[in-house]
Amino acid sequence: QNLANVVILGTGGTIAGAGAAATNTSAYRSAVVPVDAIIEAVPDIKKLANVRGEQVFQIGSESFNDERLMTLGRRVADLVKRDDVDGVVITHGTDTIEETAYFLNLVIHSTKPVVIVGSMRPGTALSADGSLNLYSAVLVAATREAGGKGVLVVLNDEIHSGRDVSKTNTFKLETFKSPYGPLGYVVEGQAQFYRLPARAHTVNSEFDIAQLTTLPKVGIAYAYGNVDRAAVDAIVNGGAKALVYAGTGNGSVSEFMVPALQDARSKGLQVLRASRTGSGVVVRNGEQPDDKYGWVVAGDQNPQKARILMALALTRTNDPAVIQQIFWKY
Ligand SMILES: NC(=O)CC[C@H](N)C(=O)O
Repeated sequence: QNLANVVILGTGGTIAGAGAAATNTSAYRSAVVPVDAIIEAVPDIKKLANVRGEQVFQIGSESFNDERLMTLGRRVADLVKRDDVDGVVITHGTDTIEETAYFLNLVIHSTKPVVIVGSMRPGTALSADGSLNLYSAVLVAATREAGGKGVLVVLNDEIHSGRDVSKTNTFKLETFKSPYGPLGYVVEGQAQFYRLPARAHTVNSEFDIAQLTTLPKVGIAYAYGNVDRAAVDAIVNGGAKALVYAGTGNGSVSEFMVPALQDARSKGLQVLRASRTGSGVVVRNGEQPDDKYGWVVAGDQNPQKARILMALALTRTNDPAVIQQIFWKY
């Protein structure tokens, strides 16, 4: 049998979680079950691919920082270079899958499938979703057609682009959504693709973490009624190189906040307007005169994904016009 070789990197999350009772679907301890035990629990996986597990972390994904992101990125980059690896699956907490997926989508220079998977219920729960999700993820990683489409996220029978996907619900199984829909489905042991990502990724990406030890620090400040400049000033004073402003509506900025963002820019930080709405495109020179202020807009990226792209953009340039082009490209 000519099965694909798939490496499964364990990083924690609910797919590695365990609860006290079968009825605990949302209250449980995450990141406790080793990746080899998660694989052993789904024997059918061995019919799909030659798999081996590797524990990279055992954490809740809310604790992914840039250092861990870089460690994971380097490990994936090393694996996809090997002739004896055809695909990589990463088990991951669902909370920040969208950030890790976007990051890897931008820094892994390979056409081999890289698939991130998680679950919303621990393996101990009634109707646990981790086993089928893992099965589907390995299936996709072992599917030739899944290559060259960027880093993928597989949960709940859907295959999403790592660029687009976001977690949209705190507890439901159908929490992962892409504004333009999934790329495809996993149906009855088959990966079916229906569309392709239009934005540059993986082999067409200019970002290279091989020469980097750290990522430039980027902070996010959240807008709300009665917002004041404290969060922005804290980000500036904390040594960030850029600030993502999760503005109201179409990235609007309160009249009380414009001077704070201008001060941040005058101190050399990049200032990017994003939106707290969760969908849509922030329009350049719409709510604010971005050309005049030297600010950047997020396009369709949510604040947390915009932070990832901004950090990588800063490894290439400090020119806001070039950074804006980067946001149109990726
Ligand atoms: N469903 C989940 O995976 C959430 C568990 C945990 N907060 C994490 O993101 O790792």
